[in-house]
Amino acid sequence: MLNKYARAFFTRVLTPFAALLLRMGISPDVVTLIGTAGVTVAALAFYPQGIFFWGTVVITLFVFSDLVDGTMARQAGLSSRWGAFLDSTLDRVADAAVFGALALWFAGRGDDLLLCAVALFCLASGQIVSYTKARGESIGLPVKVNGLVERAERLVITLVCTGLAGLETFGVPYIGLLLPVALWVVAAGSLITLVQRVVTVRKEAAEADAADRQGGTAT
Ligand SMILES: CCCCCCCC/C=C\CCCCCCCC(=O)OC[C@H](COP(=O)(O)O[C@@H]1[C@H](O)[C@H](OP(=O)(O)O)[C@@H](O)[C@H](O)[C@H]1O)OC(=O)CCCCCCC/C=C\CCCCCCCC
Ligand SMILES: Nc1ccn([C@@H]2O[C@H](COP(=O)(O)O)[C@@H](O)[C@H]2O)c(=O)n1
Ligand SMILES: [Mg+2]
Ligand SMILES: [Mg+2]
Repeated sequence: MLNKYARAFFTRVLTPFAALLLRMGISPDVVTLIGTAGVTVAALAFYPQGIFFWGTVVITLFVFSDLVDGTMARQAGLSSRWGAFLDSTLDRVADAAVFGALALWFAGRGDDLLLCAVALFCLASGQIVSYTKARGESIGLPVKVNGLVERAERLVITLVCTGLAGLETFGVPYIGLLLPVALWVVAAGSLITLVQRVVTVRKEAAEADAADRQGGTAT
């Protein structure tokens, strides 16, 4: 949903910045790499220590590089298969760092093994959700479904709630509860999305196989 409705808005807002980076001679690949490194280092440096507010502020600054790199590539006519591969692959790294870092917090000073498991579930299910689409497309299916919780939703829910939860350190009572809420919502949403995508791929695969058999090209 966010991908559909919010992407156009943020792309417009970030377009002048993307143009500036291009004028400075910076390539989209460099932005992809620096953005991922920034998210990864910030998540692993701040979240396992329970520094949720400032951690989220820094992660958010870097996470927007994922919109800037594509905007730069399109503006400069540099969109490439390599760029698409790099972008998607490094998305997985950034996601693993965010949810892995939250799991580390709950395994350590956060002291809650159930929430550690939920964070790990968010990490794994998010990766599998993305894999279903990539694999479906690699075997020639359209995979005409995005599902309830795509990557943008996973990130926005998690980052907004984790950032707000960090305000507990500044004396806002009960707001820390938003972090477990976000993890449970992302976990449930990812599971639903996984089912939506698997069901779609199964249907599309059956239709494609039937069409092949009719055309006598089944293997
Ligand atoms: C006082 C409290 C302060 C608390 C501080 C909190 C600050 C944090 C606030 C907001 C966080 C905003 C996070 C912004 C997240 C940006 C999202 C983003 O970059 O998404 C990337 C996404 C994916 O694009 P790609 O095409 O590159 O990726 C594909 C995708 O990964 C596929 O995965 P799948 O979906 O299948 O699982 C892969 O299959 C594919 O390989 C891969 O290529 O880009 C988008 O989707 C674009 C939409 C971005 C929408 C951004 C919305 C930002 C929303 C709100 C910001 C509001 C901030 C205000 C917060 C105030 C808090 C009180
Ligand atoms: N280093 C890069 C990064 C991205 N691309 C191209 O942009 C597409 C992704 O766009 P986003 O708005 O989601 O970042 C990607 O599929 C590539 O076509 C690129 O070429 N090089
Ligand atoms: Mg990108
Ligand atoms: Mg991306």
